[in-house]
Amino acid sequence: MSELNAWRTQIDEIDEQLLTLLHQRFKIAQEIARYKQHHQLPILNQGREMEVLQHVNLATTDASEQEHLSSIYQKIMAETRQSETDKGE
Ligand SMILES: C=C(O[C@@H]1C=C(C(=O)O)C=C[C@H]1O)C(=O)O
Repeated sequence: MSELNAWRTQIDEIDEQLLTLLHQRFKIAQEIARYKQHHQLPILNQGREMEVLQHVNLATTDASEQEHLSSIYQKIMAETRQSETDKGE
């Protein structure tokens, strides 16, 4: 049980870092949203999203992990786009 608690403590610490980084990511996306609005550019940039996903794939050679990470990133980017739309309204 103490082993389990130790792993969960590690996960909590990692989540703390992930949340800080995701918060920063959203903040930067808001800057990008303002830029796009000013320059009348669309929120969605499929080419850029492909680039991000290709980079994500380089994080591991494990195919199943690549699939999970890719799903997570697709969701992050969908939420980022939504937040860009919300801020522009
Ligand atoms: C943040 C941007 O806006 C959208 C969101 C992206 C992301 O979350 O990485 C990437 C491309 C765009 O579809 C961007 O254009 O860079």
